Amino acid sequence: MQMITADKFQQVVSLLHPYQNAAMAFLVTAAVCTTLLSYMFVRKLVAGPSNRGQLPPGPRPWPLIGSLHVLGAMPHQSLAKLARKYGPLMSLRLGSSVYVVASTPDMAKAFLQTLDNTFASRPSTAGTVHMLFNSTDLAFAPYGPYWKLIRRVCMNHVFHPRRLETFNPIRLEEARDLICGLSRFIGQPVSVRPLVQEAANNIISRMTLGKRYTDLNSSGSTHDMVVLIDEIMLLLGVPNLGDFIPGLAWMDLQGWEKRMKAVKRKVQEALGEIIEQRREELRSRSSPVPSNRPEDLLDVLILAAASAEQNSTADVQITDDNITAIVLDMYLGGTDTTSITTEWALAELLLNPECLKKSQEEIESVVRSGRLVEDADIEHLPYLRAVVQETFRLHPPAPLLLPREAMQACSVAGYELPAGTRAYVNVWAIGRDPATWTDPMAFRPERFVGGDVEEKGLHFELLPFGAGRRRCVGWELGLLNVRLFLARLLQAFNWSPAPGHNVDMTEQFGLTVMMAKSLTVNLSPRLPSRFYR
Ligand code: HEM
Repeated sequence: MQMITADKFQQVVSLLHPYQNAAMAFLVTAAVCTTLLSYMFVRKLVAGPSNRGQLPPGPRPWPLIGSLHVLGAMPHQSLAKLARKYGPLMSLRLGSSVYVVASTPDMAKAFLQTLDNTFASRPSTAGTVHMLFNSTDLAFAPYGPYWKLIRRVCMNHVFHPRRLETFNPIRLEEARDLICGLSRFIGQPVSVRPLVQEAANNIISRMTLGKRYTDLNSSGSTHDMVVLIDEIMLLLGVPNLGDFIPGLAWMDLQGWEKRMKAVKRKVQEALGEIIEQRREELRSRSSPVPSNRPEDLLDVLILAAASAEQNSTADVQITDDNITAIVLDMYLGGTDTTSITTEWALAELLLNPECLKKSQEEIESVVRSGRLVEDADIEHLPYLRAVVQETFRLHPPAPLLLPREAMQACSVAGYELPAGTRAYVNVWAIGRDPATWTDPMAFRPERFVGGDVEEKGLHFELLPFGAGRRRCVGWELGLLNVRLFLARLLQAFNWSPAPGHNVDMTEQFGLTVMMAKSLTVNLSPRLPSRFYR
């Protein structure tokens, strides 16, 4: 289509002047101007932002929705496919926001290491505003003094390896209960996910609120916390149109925002009661350390809030709503990620019986019968650690990490990115890239044995926990739990797919990517009966 230049526009307008009737000339001029402006507006929408020449290549956006339609039901897979066409760094407009997607280790490094400072913030959505109290949790808080304070408090008082040790008895107990729970299904088909999920939920819940997940309602609250957390997980994963096209947000066409506001009110009441009870308990306690359980995240946050309140020079305060948001984060970030990874690992081992046999033989050779695997054994189980790494490579629970947002304009690989650009790192695509991995679609834990690639965020070809300053705060805990669950499950049972239940590796996209069909297996015992009581 030919561009209409300002000169041509002047010519058209001057042609109108011979009209003697000024009113007529005015009307015609107005009509032409309107048509031209509409044309320019539509053209701009079709062509994308004006600095498009400087953005990385990417699909041509449609008016209004941009490239939302290309994402489909599996955005990480669609983006991996697009990267094959547009390259390791591509840009696309989703609604009215510009996104860039990094799909190779080098590009991941550019965003998570070289530009870590610039891309240290997160975009907010209706979900984070409504349900995480104006994004005042840890995961979605914008970069700044509030995020720094909360991250430091959580790191030093909960996730530091020395603090994590205080929760070891809880973790070992829940991992033992998992084995006992599954043993009740020996001889009949059992779906693994609910039991692994329960164990992961219980650990996080005891570390956060000092109570098992299933006992959360025992405080007599009118709201069922388990139902509320499930609802929040669902609503944080839905594609809400208003997030992509803010002009339409007020209409709440899908009705999601109404549900978000409703769940926020309930969670505020339910957790508000729990926080108040705990504050009372802390006031009446003679020692700051509880006698019957380790100090949990709620203790830590209430004490941090009190100390900020007492400090008249503190520039950040922590309210009960903030505590609620941070507590929710632990359930959202720490539970499904662990159970999903454990389930994918078991599924891969069932499809690769020689790897299953090798893992079990390794455990047997290190942990003689007479006790269950402990954390300290893991360092002597290189093959088991490699199985977990290989699972993360093929099935990262958060395949696009969490989105980052540029706090100022910057340039990457010769392209100019404006402030506010959002970045995804497609770790799912990186894990399956034939340029990085030999035979990438094969499940081969051996590729990691004796190698130096780790999943901690220092090697950009394997980034299940992200990297840089927004790296997962619970990565060590997540890793400890997945390894312990998997090691004990392999030690305790012989595994086979239940008749009529194929191992189906189809993915289901949401806040995390899990198996679309839960793994259903037959189990037989490998240990003396006392381990199942
Ligand atoms: C297998 C286990 C886990 C996986 C795969 C995982 C994965 C991730 C990923 C990919 C991110 C985003 C990192 C980035 O943007 O670079 C993240 C952030 C986060 N995760 Fe995890 N996670 C796991 C376990 C946990 C646990 C156990 C907790 C807490 C109990 C947790 C809490 C968080 C929080 C709070 C953030 C936000 C950090 C921030 O923005 O400062 N995660 N996680």
